[in-house]
Amino acid sequence: MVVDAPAKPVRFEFKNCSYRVKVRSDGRGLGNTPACCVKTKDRYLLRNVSASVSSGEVLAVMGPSGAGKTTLLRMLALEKGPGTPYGNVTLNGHAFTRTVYTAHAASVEQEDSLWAFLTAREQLEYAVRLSRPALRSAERAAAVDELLGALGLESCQHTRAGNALVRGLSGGQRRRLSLALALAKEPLLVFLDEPTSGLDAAGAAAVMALLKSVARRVNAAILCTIHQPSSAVFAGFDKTLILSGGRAAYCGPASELVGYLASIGQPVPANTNPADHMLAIANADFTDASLVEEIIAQWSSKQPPPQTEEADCGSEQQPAGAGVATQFGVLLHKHGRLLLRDPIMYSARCVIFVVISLFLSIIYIDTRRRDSQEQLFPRLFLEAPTMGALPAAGAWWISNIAPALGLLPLLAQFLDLQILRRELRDGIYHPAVYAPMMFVLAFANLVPVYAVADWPWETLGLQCVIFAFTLAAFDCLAQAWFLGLLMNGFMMPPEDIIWPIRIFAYALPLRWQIQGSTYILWAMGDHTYGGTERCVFNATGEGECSQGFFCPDAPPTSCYGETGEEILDSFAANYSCFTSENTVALCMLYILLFALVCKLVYALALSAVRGGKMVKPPTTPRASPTTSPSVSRSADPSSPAHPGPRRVQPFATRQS
Ligand SMILES: Nc1ncnc2c1ncn2[C@@H]1O[C@H](COP(=O)(O)OP(=O)(O)OP(=O)(O)O)[C@@H](O)[C@H]1O
Repeated sequence: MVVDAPAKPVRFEFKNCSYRVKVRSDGRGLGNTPACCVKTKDRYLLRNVSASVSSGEVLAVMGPSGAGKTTLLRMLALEKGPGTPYGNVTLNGHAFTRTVYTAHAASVEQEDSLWAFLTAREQLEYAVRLSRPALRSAERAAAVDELLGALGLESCQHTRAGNALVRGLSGGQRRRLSLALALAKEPLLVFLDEPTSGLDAAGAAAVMALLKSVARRVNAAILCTIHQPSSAVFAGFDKTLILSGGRAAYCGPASELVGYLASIGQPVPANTNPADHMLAIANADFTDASLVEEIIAQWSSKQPPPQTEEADCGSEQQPAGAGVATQFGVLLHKHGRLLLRDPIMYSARCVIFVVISLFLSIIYIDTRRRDSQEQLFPRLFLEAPTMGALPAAGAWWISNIAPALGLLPLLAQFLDLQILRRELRDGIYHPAVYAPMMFVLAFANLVPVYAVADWPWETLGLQCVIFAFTLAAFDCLAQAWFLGLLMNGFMMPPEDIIWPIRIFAYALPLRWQIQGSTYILWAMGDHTYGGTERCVFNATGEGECSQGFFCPDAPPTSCYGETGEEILDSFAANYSCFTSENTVALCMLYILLFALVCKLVYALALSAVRGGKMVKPPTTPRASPTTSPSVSRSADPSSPAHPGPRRVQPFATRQS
């Protein structure tokens, strides 16, 4: 068996949960306006909602539109949100924190976030490798087979997931694969947001039946929201929590709802789905508001006062995730596959780079000649940015086109953000740097130029490094490309740019890439260039020419020098981005620093995405959601009668 029952059954419990947001004093939402800028008041989207779910059970949260189902699910799954959550949320009696979530819970969101170019089996293999690194290869394959079997995905295991552009798995198969991915880490608790959305009645019934059987089979507790279940689906729920206007209208076994409704004088009419009837009478938008209040009050009055008992704590064991080396290896393997299959990420860029570099090098093929001064400036054009020959066409050559195409991976990263978010939140890996791919791209960008335009091959390695650093930097901040271009020292010296805008001239990497790269090309190649003669000095040491050389066949404005250093000095006289001093190491350091800062910001942003606020215990004096007289026996979240969250302790894990 791949997924044995947990060492001890789990019980996920939430008591007196409330969720408070700030709205404008006239009741309208804040939108993007900061709360400090307008007069606000508190609004409770949830008030004193309590329920529990244990191993092997499915708790379905139902309610009319706007009842607070999503708010509750997101709050319990510790998702980031606009408001402040209150209440006691525990797993086996311990406060449900982000650490506990990462170790023992997983979520399946309404939108499937899958790698479009990987097959169902491949995605599961990576997920199992990352979340259960102790498994040997055969055990891993068995675990994947087990998940594919449990979710009915065997027949499509070799089909890629697909997306809006690329055909792949069907909607139902994608939903099941999302659930299988959540189960790959053997969670004790799974949150599902509207698992049946977008499915027809038969599909919805099949998914719910599957959830029930999966919950029993892997002994996990499942908490899901559901909109409008059919009678068959409803009858299959272990427990239902019905919300109305953010408050509980019923919580208990689905099978007992009919009896309960009869007991409060709201019997289910003949041939009517009990769920439909309940949702209809609990919907304040379409039913008499006083009836809805009455139903909520009836339920509230039947609830026992809150319990404060401690539950079983389990052992101190924590499931071990994959180490950094394994994470890096698995990600590299996955991205190697994506390199071949996903055109946006790498392969399309590689091809574009090769084609553009070839095209430009062929146009500039005459710059191979080193016997006259006239090809020196075009040679510089090929490498460095210029407003020269084709300004109208926006002619940016080797140094500039590659970073500009950083927009492509930025788009890809944006499209994949949802997947990264899921994987990070479920704790299967940490944000990683995809640095090696930058070297592949730099290579694709440079080799055609070296081959066609006869650049000195001995400098290829160093050029690849500086290009890879620059690509990494611009992948993080592609939108800064134009700013970098403007401020790279070619158009105007940084000293002429006013503060504080000048900071960009020093911070953005393009300037340092051009400075380093031109030095590598011109001064490290050990080549000399024709068309000059050395100056003759008289006895007093006064030269006939200030630069030490002159060009008999060219005007002084087209006379650059014999050695790389002389040529760079000539360029530097007009363009401050060039220098004949060897600053390559410093340039690389600046670019790397820029890339690292960007990656750090990106990692922090992703980390922020990983988790929202932990649910606060109901001890804050401001939290007083019992504003409705109808919820007379509901506990006030500010009441000291309710315990705060207990110290986080790990849980017993399953044996694999
Ligand atoms: N930031 C916010 N500020 C004010 N009100 C909000 C905010 N976010 C959500 N709401 C309101 O909270 C209520 C609950 O929203 P929620 O999305 O949880 O409902 P739901 O039951 O999931 O609805 P549906 O089934 O239509 O998805 C809604 O009335 C919604 O308009």
